[in-house]
Amino acid sequence: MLAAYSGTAVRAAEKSLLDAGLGGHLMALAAYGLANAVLHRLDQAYGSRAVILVGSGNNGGDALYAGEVLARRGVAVSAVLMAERWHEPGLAALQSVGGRVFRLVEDRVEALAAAWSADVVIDGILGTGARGGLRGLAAELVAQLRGHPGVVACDLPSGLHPDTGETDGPVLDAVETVTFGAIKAGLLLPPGEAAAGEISLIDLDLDLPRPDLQRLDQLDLAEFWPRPGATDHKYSRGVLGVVAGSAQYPGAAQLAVGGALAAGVGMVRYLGPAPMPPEVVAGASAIAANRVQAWLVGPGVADDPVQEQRSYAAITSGLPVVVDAGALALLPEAVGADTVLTPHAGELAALLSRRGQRTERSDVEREPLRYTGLAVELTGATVLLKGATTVVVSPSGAVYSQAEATPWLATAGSGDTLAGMLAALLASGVQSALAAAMAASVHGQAGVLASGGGPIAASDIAGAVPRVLSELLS
Ligand SMILES: NC(=O)C1=CN([C@@H]2O[C@H](COP(=O)(O)OP(=O)(O)OC[C@H]3O[C@@H](n4cnc5c(N)ncnc54)[C@H](O)[C@@H]3O)[C@@H](O)[C@H]2O)[C@@H](O)CC1
Ligand SMILES: Nc1ncnc2c1ncn2[C@@H]1O[C@H](COP(=O)(O)OP(=O)(O)O)[C@@H](O)[C@H]1O
Ligand SMILES: [K+]
Repeated sequence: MLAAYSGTAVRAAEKSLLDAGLGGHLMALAAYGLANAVLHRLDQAYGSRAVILVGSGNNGGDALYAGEVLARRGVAVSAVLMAERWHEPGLAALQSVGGRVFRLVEDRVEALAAAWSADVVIDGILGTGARGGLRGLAAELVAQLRGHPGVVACDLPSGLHPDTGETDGPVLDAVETVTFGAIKAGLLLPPGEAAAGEISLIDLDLDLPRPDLQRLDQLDLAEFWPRPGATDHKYSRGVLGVVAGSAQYPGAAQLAVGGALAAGVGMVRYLGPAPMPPEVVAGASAIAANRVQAWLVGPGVADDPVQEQRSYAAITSGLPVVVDAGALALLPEAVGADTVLTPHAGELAALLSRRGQRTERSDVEREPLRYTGLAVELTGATVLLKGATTVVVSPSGAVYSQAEATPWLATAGSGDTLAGMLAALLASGVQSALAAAMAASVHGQAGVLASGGGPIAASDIAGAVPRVLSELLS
């Protein structure tokens, strides 16, 4: 499990060490870690060139001391002082080993040329002490360096919000971010995550609280994915009820049920008009008459009054329920954490707007964590926001982000399959936020496996799920 923290949490954890006079020690650890990461990227130190973009705070200090280490190893190092102030001992250390210095206000053209001809650019402008994004000349230089292939970010890409991943102004895309003490949550959240590149953590032995965000890995999935024991039978594994599809959209139901079956569930009971595979028990009885452990409602139900009525009855049944697609518009005023909403950015914006918070899709894309949290607050549900990185927020405050997906998953019906997989986990008794993160991860991995780098149809995703799971669980 990757655990990530807000900038505030990391700074609070550092405080006792700083108070004990260990600030210099921490900075030295950070600088060595950063310098080592840069050295790993260079074919050889001697003859290579590094340019450091230096901001006014300790982030610039870390980067300057890393520059000193690199210069001692034979790298030709230049510092670009981006602000009116800088970390003076750090700069003195770099200069003592022959580092060159540019000042952005005076030497813009030279600084830009030096950065473009450098093998590595270290982004040490802003770290956890940033207020807002890059402005003025610093913003201009960074915009002109866009596309540089060798950017290594010091602690986090400058201008990326450490807690939320929001960006306000230009951010330099890094191949690697060397982060100190703990992974900052913003490095694992959209839209900023895309700028972070590979993440390396330098341990500062901080005493950290509960993480602000988690990302499941293969070991977590292997631990938490339900698998039947010798004494299990179909009812003990969990029965899922599905209200999906309509005469107009039968395919949505088939994809959702396909996702549920592929994820592993004891039985699926289906209510609706779509043709079903032989293993599914189809019926038309009242919601309450169906003995199930969880419901999935919504894929393909829009504009079918019977399916909408059933969806509403399932949502208000008191059982765990996944509310997807067309059923999102049927949500009652307040629900509980066992209700999992699975909107994409457009559907989330519409849901918030219905609740009196006028929101556009672009707002959600700019600040996905914030708006997902707002939806949790306004509904009481657990919310999974779909996208290249999937974000899950639960009313308990737990936040997950999963980024296994491939853009080839952006295909019609892909979300129906995800909803089915997630609902299968709920029917098996997995806690809702964990189930949402697990489903997003395995859905993403199945998409990658099915795609193999090329296009996929949504039905290919469910086909690949058992292979992903057998690899995980064996
Ligand atoms: N506190 C410590 O001892 C440690 C700190 N570490 C480093 O210190 C960093 C935090 O250092 P600081 O607290 O000095 O903060 P930063 O270096 O992140 O930046 C704060 C400085 O930038 C200026 N600033 C803020 N927002 C700006 C904006 N939008 N545009 C231009 N200038 C802006 C501020 O006036 C201040 O001078 C971490 O990211 C990390 O790199 C690490 O060395 C580990 C230990
Ligand atoms: N650019 C992308 N990169 C990776 N995954 C994506 C991307 N766009 C969408 N996805 C994933 O594909 C699925 C699409 O779901 P959704 O938008 O609901 O499609 P549909 O409604 O057609 O089923 C989600 O799981 C989402 O996370
Ligand atoms: K930085």
